[in-house]
Amino acid sequence: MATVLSVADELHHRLQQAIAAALPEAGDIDPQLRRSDRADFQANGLLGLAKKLGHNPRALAEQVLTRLDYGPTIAAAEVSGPGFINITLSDAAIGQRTTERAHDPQLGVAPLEDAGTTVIDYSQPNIAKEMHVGHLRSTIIGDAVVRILQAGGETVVRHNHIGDWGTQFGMLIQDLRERPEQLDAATDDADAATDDADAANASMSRLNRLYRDARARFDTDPDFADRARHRVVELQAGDAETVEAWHRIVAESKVYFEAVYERLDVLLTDEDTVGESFYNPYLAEVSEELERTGVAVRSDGALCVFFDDITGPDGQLTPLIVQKKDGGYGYAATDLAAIRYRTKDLGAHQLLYVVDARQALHFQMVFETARRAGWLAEPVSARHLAFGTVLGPDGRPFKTRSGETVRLMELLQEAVDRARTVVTEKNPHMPQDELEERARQVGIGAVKYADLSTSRTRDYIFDVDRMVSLNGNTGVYLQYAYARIRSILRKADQSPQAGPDLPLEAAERDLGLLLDEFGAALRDVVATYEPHRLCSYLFALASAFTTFYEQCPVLKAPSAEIIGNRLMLCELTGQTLRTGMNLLGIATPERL
Ligand SMILES: NC(=[NH2+])NCCC[C@H](N)C(=O)O
Repeated sequence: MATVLSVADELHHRLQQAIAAALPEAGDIDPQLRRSDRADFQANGLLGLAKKLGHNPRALAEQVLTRLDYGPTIAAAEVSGPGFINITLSDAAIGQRTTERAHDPQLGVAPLEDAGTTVIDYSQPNIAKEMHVGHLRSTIIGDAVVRILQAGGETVVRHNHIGDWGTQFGMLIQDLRERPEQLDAATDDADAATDDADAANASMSRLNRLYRDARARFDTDPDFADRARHRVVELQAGDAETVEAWHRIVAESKVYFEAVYERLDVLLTDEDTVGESFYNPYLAEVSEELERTGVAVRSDGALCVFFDDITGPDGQLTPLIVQKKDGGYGYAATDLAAIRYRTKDLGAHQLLYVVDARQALHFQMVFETARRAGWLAEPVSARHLAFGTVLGPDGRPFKTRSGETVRLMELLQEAVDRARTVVTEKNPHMPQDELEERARQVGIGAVKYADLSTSRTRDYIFDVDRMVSLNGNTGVYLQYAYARIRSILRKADQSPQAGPDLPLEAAERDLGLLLDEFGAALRDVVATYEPHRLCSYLFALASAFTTFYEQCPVLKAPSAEIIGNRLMLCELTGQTLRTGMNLLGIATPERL
């Protein structure tokens, strides 16, 4: 089925044609159409055009109006202010759109025009360490971007670039080799674990113990420190037993990561894990190529890339270090190898990195280096989707009182517990297992929505009470709106039936016009990778539905025809909310 043209797109087209007819010499002009409270839409684009051509703007607008083909869509158009055009739509045009969308499984959303392959790098926790709230943000934002791109027809390759390589593994492996029972001893905790939270916590305590003990030995026992340093060399050389111990540590961490992903209900699976270690075999080759082509040069023994326009936080020019003086490769070398792999071997046309804004400089240098090396060339693009910091109630980076990173599982559990209270208050008699399921959906949805509804680059305060509030711009508010719509539809004794020729009330027109904007809202997210734009749209839609529901009785409307038409509005609003929330990774329970 052909995609439903939104009414805004149709108006845009009609206005462009009228401008072209009135002023053939003007070329392609953007009429700059906006929603307006004086009419349905206002076109502002003629002001600039008149100025450019030295015309009187109002006269120009009048001239364009005489050429405007109203079709069945436009009910009235007039010049206003200094030279705007105000446009009111016919009820029939709005009704028609609702009908067409309701019959289109895509809800009128067009697939991406230039779909290709995107590799998206997100989540990226570090082995043998607790995930922190930054990894939570990356996971949630990345998950939403993946879902939205996939829905548009993009081929998306998910890469969980875990930190599974580096010198700290020397001490961890050495300690584990000397005391292998470290991870065994507590395997019983995992077997006894009844749910993913327990499994994650047990696994994390084992790793914490391993890490703490290894660190303590490293700091106090020089012989052990020597053995640990040697162990790093063995690991890099691929010594079988060393690699096996490394695998054990990685596997143990994955128990924890996967429990978090399971709890968060995100798309990431073990197959998406392509960690830093994956690129280890290519690092030497990548550096050699950079040095051979002159992109990188030796400076003080280290292999560096210099830039004349990239400065660090201190305002000084700063180089990218590909290989350290001691011959070791670091984080940057790995990212360069990853770019080469993703563009050359995987054929990506777009690379996305959902990473903390504090790494902006790193990505700027890495991308520029890859461009110079020819691994990143038009039309392939790379984008750092930077995000802000999660703050505690005191407005400082989120830490526990004792200054440690906050345990993610505990944070999520807290959200689920608060959600349980909220759901119980509304539904004191909900059966226990249903209550548990709802608490999970509401609590996790609340955390995700709070994150996604904040502009990506801004910092925000992690405030569980606000997140699960029924009022305001929250996930729970949307979930309730959806459940309310489903309940109306269940109670109806006739089916939704569009009445495209019915006169509409103000609240019906508003709702209809907002439903019409769904495709534009999604286009906007794909253009900016800012999921909060979809959140704002869904919140506006749920609010417009609330107004509609207050002002226009559905089941008690005056005629069967109006009931049918209002049910159709309910149906389409429900479908749009569900589709939109699912794109954000937020559950839509039928009852709450
Ligand atoms: N390709 C990348 N560098 N991805 C980001 C990795 C983030 C890193 N593991 C950290 O926790 O800070």
